[in-house]
Amino acid sequence: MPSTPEATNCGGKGCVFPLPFGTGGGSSVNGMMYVRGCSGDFDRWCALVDDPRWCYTNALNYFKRSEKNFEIISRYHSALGPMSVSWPPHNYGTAKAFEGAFAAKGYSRVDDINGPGQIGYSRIQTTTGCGKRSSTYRAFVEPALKSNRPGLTVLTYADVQKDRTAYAAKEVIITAGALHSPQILMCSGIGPCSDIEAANLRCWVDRPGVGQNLQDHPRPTAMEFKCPLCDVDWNTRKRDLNEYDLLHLGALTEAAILQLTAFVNTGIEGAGLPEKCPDLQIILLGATESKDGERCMDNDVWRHNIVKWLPAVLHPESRGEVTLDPSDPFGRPVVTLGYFTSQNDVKVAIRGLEMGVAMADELAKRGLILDRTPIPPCRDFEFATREYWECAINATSYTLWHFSGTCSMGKITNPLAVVDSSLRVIGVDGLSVCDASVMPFVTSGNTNAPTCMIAEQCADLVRARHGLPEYRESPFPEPPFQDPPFSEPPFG
Ligand SMILES: Cc1cc2nc3c(=O)[nH]c(=O)nc-3n(C[C@H](O)[C@H](O)[C@H](O)COP(=O)(O)OP(=O)(O)OC[C@H]3O[C@@H](n4cnc5c(N)ncnc54)[C@H](O)[C@@H]3O)c2cc1C
Repeated sequence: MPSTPEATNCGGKGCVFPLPFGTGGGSSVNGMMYVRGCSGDFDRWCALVDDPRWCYTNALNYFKRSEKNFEIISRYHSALGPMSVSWPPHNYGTAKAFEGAFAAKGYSRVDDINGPGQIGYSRIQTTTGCGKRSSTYRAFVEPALKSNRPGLTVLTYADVQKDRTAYAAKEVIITAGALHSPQILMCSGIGPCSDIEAANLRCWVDRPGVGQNLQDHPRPTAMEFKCPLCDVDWNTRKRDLNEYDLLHLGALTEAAILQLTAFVNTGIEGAGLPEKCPDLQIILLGATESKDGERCMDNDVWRHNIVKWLPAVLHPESRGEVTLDPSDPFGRPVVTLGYFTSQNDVKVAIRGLEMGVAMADELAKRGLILDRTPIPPCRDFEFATREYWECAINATSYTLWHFSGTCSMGKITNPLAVVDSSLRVIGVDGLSVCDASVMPFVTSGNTNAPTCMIAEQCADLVRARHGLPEYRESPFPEPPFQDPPFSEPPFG
């Protein structure tokens, strides 16, 4: 999928990124990091729509409802849901080095980022069970198919726009993700009439917010640490393969994203931050360079000797949009990412890059050396100067695939809202949207778990609307919630 060229990102050329088409969508290919976000994210949603169902205390029940987690026993977690969540059974040595460096620099360690507090560095659980991915398809759909749930049919290779006409007795729910749900709405005549009519389609309901408010967690890919002594020989790799094949254990149970992350509150003003939440996430992505200098893909799942330091802007002020291609409305939607059109977002990203430089001495003691060679498009600038960072952000910023916000939930009086707090498309009977596109503000972290929480809520809303019994009671009654402690690690 290409995005439109913009002066502020992807070197002005427009970004090109793969999209997850298939059963399970993004959860079938993603980095599996299980991050719910910060309590303030959901309290902000609930204040916006004035509906307590979206407040954190209620959202927590729905997070727990989908979760099967035998490894953290606390009131924040549940072992009774369908989606496996666990600690990876293997720890990369490189992750241990970063853990030591964060500790040495005085960052606070968080034992459970999905518990009372999120800010600090943390090992991270993944949507895996027994060393295998637990995608939404595997966790939710496959068991229902296997048990022949009445009324359930899954059609694969079926494009909603083109292939078939479906009729529903009660309602239709669109779940095509934040880039395609708005396209489906617009092709159905719901959205900004000017765009729909420009594509020679009939506009039935003028909702100017459809496709607007696109958010993501943009991150520059401009900094990496190398581990000259790390072992990447073929014998180790063969052993890893055998271990995974036979036992689902070992290095291949880890995603290329190191299962260590850090959440930071930079204190940069005006960054649109919900209360007590981080505005920066450091993601560590492993890569491998073999002895003859040949570099494997970033997503190489082997042991690493390179770790990329990716500072993701968690609450960007910048917004993008999704519109129709007037000459081919049923083809690819036109995506304008809008990354880094706000200077505050640039400041947060620079803070994240500076944080990496400040860690370099501690990481060097642990065998990881910061590569200070300027990236080719920014050779004219001295490494680690502000001009260099600005150039690097422009040249290398890329998606974290956390697209959200384009069918935003809001009050029905808000002309830019697309769905109400019951996820019904405003102004249309019998139509809802249920995916990451309904998030009015993207959450403070990876977006798979909050999307599952939205889906759990949606299931209850649909049942309630049609007088159906609750499918399953939440296993634990929710105890009164206390605000998490706000601990900000020292910067630098
Ligand atoms: C490479 C990658 C890494 C990621 N890493 C993480 C991570 O580590 N942790 C995390 O929490 N999140 C991660 N995410 C994000 C997370 O997976 C998404 O936020 C989540 O999957 C969003 O769910 P969704 O239902 O909104 O959309 P999607 O998962 O994109 O699902 C949309 C579905 O709709 C289908 N579809 C689209 N258009 C049509 C059409 N016209 N007709 C029929 N079907 C259609 C698609 O095939 C897809 O199955 C990652 C995503 C990617 C792609």
